[in-house]
Amino acid sequence: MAIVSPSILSADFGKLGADCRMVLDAGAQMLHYDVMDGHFVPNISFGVPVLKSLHKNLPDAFYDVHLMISHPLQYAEAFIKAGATLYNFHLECEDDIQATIDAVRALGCKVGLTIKPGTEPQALAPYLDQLDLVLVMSVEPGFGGQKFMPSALDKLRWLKAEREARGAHYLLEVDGGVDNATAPQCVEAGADILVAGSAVFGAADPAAAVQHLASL
Ligand SMILES: O=C(CO)[C@H](O)[C@H](O)COP(=O)(O)O
Ligand SMILES: [Fe+2]
Repeated sequence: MAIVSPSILSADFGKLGADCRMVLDAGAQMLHYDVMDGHFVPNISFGVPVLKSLHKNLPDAFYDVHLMISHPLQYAEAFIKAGATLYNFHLECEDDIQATIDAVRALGCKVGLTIKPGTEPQALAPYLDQLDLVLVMSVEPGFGGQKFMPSALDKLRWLKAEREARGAHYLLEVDGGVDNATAPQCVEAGADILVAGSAVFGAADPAAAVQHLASL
């Protein structure tokens, strides 16, 4: 069984609370919250106030916050106070990675690191023992609805083998172009968590889409 983290970037922002409740009721164990700053990626999404508002209405949800921003250290406290359950930032950001991990931990939050398609998973080695989650991007970050890049699969395999070799505990998440065709390959390669935006919110029956992905 896979954990499903629907990317609410593809939800209807006019009824965001209702869309979140629907996928949670369907069995999604997390909400994937994509933060984009228009600098780290060429797009702007939503930030702290929207998370705060969602958390107020759905306080028990797990907020899987994916920070596609250049300066995650600067915003850690604000997002964590707003309700982030997991602070998931990029290895390619401009801040000191260890200092950011330490700050997130000191704020009592789970911590994850994400790699873009051009980054090898071996670059995560200094941090793997400290992480709750590693996210492998299977598209260039910035936009939903892109095509899955199969190069993510070997990264998942390596990270799974490395977790076993180290006795580490991080969960493996994959994000970008995950749908009914690509999700089984991701699970086979070692993904514990499937992020899916358009495959869930673009489906005729989003609840059924969550249930199908969760059954893999
Ligand atoms: O981080 C992201 C984009 O940068 C999104 O989480 C991701 O693209 C999800 O959308 P889809 O499932 O439609 O590909
Ligand atoms: Fe994401």
